[in-house]
Amino acid sequence: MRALVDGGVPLVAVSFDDNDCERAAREALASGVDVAELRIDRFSRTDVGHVLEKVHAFRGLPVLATVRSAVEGGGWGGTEEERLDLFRAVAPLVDAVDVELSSGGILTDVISAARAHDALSIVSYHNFDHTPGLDSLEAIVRDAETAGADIVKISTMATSGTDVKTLASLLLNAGENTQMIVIAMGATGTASRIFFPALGSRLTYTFIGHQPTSGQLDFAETFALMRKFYPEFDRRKAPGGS
Ligand SMILES: O=C1C[C@@](O)(C(=O)O)C[C@@H](O)[C@@H]1O
Repeated sequence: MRALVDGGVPLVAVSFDDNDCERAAREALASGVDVAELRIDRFSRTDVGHVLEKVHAFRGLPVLATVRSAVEGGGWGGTEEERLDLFRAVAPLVDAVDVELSSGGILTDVISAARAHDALSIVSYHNFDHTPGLDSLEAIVRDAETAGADIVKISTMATSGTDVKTLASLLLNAGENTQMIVIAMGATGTASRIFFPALGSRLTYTFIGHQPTSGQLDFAETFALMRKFYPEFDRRKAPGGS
């Protein structure tokens, strides 16, 4: 996944829970999904054995492990120690982890666990209420980089064109060596899911089945639009492309 991220061609992720993983993984592989985001916080069980079995089902696809904290809109109901244990257990098997900058107590340990297994650390910030000002967002990006992020992810609710422009500015102002994923959530932000990759956002999140987050487009529609707007993506996804 590191090579894919460094390659500069936008990537399309699909988020999965633990429902019928074998079938879901087969479908994802066949349809050209770049990254499987496993939302472990939405799994029906989160004991290590169950989680590892589901991670295994996705082998052959780059896997991003997310155990989203409740504070940032996720479904995680356990302790921080248990969350860290899960990250440590999956780190040898996955290509990337997503951990919130606000996970103060475990942030450094999650990043170290990922690094020990050459998995990327996405350090994330979510705000389901509003889009903070550019200065605040830039401070968050700096803090995430200082914490050791390989990729900084900013996902905030956009309720106006100004919010979308703020997030676009965040991408435009980013330093050359900063890898970012930026998402404007909500219906007003839907365009960001297709066009922010043109400004340098590395990954766009989609779904197959029911829409988990407002403003997200489903995989098939996203895939078709990405092929239309990004010639490099189209080349990679054409029969025989790599
Ligand atoms: O944080 C993000 C972004 C997201 O919330 C979105 O709006 O696309 C979807 C989540 O699965 C992912 O972890």
